Amino acid sequence: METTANNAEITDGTEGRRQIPPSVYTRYSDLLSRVNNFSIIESTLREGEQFANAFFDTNKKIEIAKALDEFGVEYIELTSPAASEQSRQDCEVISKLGLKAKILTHIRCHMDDAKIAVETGVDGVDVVIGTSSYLREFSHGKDMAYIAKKATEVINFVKSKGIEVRFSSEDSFRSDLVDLLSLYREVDKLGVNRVGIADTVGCANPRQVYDLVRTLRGVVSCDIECHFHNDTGCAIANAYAALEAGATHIDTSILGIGERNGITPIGGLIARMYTADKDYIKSKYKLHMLRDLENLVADSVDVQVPFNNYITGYCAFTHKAGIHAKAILNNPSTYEILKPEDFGMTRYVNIGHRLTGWNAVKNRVEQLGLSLTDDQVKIITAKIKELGDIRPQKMEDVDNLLRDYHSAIVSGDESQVKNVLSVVPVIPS
Ligand SMILES: CC(=O)SCCNC(=O)CCNC(=O)[C@H](O)C(C)(C)COP(=O)(O)OP(=O)(O)OC[C@H]1O[C@@H](n2cnc3c(N)ncnc32)[C@H](O)[C@@H]1OP(=O)(O)O
Ligand SMILES: O=C(O)CCC(=O)C(=O)O
Ligand SMILES: [Zn+2]
Repeated sequence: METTANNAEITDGTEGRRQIPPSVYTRYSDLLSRVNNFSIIESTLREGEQFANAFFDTNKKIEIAKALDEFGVEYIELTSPAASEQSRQDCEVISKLGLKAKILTHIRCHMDDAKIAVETGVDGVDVVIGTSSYLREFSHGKDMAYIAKKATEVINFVKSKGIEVRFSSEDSFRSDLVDLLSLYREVDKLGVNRVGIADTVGCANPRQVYDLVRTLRGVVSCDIECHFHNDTGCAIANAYAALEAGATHIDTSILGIGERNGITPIGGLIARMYTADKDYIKSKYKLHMLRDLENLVADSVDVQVPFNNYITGYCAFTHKAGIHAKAILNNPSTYEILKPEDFGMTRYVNIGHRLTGWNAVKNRVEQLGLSLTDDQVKIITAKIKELGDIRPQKMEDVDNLLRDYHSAIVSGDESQVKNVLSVVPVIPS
């Protein structure tokens, strides 16, 4: 059974649908929730550049920006033009590409940075400054009064250029709540497009995120962007909790690359949001492009796509255990919440091992165009298990065994059947 958040129905994975009582879906139908109405601020070319291995030359940045644009992200965030001369020129070049996605650059809360940023032709500027006592004491050394004053100056300046401006507090979850809300209220009054919450050290959990975003939603009228680091594995869940609480924009990067172990990965966020509202996600993003996007970035930063990556990991749609395989073959929704075909991926049922079952083997027998009775399939399944007790079997070897067994049965020669079944497992030395 599968629950869809937007229409509050339960589907059985086939055509049949029935209504469920309102009490079950009250949380999802919360009017402030933006689970099915949000934008991605894709930061592979900003946060992602902070990943240990990352170096994107101009051509690579252009290639990544175009691919992200085609995929359908709403915003692309670029490294600060204050970082280096090439970074500044890259902001200019990418702003001139004429992409559908809006181009943002990310700067410190400082007039020098703001002046350079607005000259690059970007559609908007993301301004950030640390508000936790750690960062106020050990990073920039400024107090809240200074931050509010400088933020006002920078925001008014960016706004005067007629482009978008977002103001974000770095390390929001270790900042004083009253300080934070007062600051956000002030910048909201100045007319920022968005305020941002950042879990810079990855310390927040979904419940804390929900509470902070929901509180902030009651304080500001502008959009709310959220940025989650993944140090403790909560980056996707936190993004989801933020959207449930009314956040409107989520920062992502391809494969989650970023400072330390990175931020919310775009693929993982897509998997989560597809599960909440498949039609919405399919209408917004070209999901078949996800694998190519990830491979492009993996190659550029010299890493492998993880084996268990969301959606595109090599085993993301591989089914192994007999109980799973039987049900999957009857109806994929039994053990799959994501449809591989929606992402250009393929389902695979692995039978060459001791956890297999006769239903999965029967399916393979049929795929090979062989004809065996259920009892015969059970006998050959026992043989596969015997071989699988020694080591996993390659699909090719299992297929050969099935063909040999089938030929022996068809020949009607009992000794041939015995021969096939007495194949001795080779014990690895
Ligand atoms: C959490 C995040 O990921 S935020 C984004 C991080 N991104 C970057 O750092 C972009 C790449 N950075 C750079 O190229 C450089 O750090 C620069 C160009 C921004 C600054 O370089 P430098 O002037 O050499 O300073 P340095 O990096 O040593 O220190 C940072 C300076 O910014 C100040 N600062 C730090 N954060 C902020 C902020 N949010 N707003 C304003 N000032 C800040 C610090 O106090 C320090 O100032 P100081 O020169 O008076 O000591
Ligand atoms: O600008 C932001 O909101 C986030 C900055 C950042 O990368 C972080 O705080 O981790
Ligand atoms: Zn970050």
